[in-house]
Amino acid sequence: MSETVLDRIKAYKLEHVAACKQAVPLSEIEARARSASPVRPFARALHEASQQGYGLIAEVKKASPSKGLIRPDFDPPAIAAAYEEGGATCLSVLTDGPSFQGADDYLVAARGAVSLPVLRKDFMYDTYQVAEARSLGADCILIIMASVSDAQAQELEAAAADWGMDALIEVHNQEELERASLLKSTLLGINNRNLKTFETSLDTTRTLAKLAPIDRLLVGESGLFTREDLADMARFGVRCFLIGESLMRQEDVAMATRDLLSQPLTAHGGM
Ligand SMILES: O=C(O)c1ccccc1NCC(=O)[C@H](O)[C@H](O)COP(=O)(O)O
Repeated sequence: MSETVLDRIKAYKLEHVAACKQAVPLSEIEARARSASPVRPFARALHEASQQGYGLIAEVKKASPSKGLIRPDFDPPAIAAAYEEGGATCLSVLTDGPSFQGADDYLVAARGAVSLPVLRKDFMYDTYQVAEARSLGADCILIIMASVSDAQAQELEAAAADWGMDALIEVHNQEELERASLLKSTLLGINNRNLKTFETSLDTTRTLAKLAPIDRLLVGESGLFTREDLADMARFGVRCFLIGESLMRQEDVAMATRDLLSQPLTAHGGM
């Protein structure tokens, strides 16, 4: 089988983590994590927001493998502040450099500019990265089921819990959903983008939302552009969203965020 983007990312990420461990030992990263700013409740914030309206994880994303450069004038703290002003519930900050032009410093700067909980959006394989995420101030990590074994997922999830962080478990198909159901985390992301082919379809959420355990808080991820998209997802029980590109392409990010979160009126004029 030919190598996918996800395979390529995994290969360089494992090398990167090995180099980081050589440069900064785990004991030092753990010391930094212990003195990091207190954890902000990520899952709880989404749960509460989704009771009133929608929960939004707004992504600070400069570029991506599928779209190339998305936002040339990239200022993470200003974007973070605009997201908060527009009503976002949480932030997601990409820290991967080679594929997303992200950086650890972006997370630190974005989180420092707001009071929102923050997801470290990266490709996690090693508990070292979880401690590192906390040392940067992250409140939640991402676990991509397409890229880890069950044992790795459990280990990463347990490490996040040990640091008081939440974990967003991401799935793209039924097999990954069944594996994710064995984990404890309540946050279940359904990624509409196939990370191996980049094909994006909201049918992924429409199909998988019905199969998810009822105790999970579902997060629709990727390929969401309009209020109608969100209303469509809400009909399938999904009221939390992870959105990057559509907001990052807007000149007025705060206004675009506010607009996206306002629910369309029904034919009867109600919500
Ligand atoms: O976005 C990509 O091209 C991508 C490629 C390979 C692995 C992951 C990728 N994206 C991560 C994400 O899932 C998205 O950044 C996130 O869900 C937001 O998606 P969007 O609103 O479509 O920017």
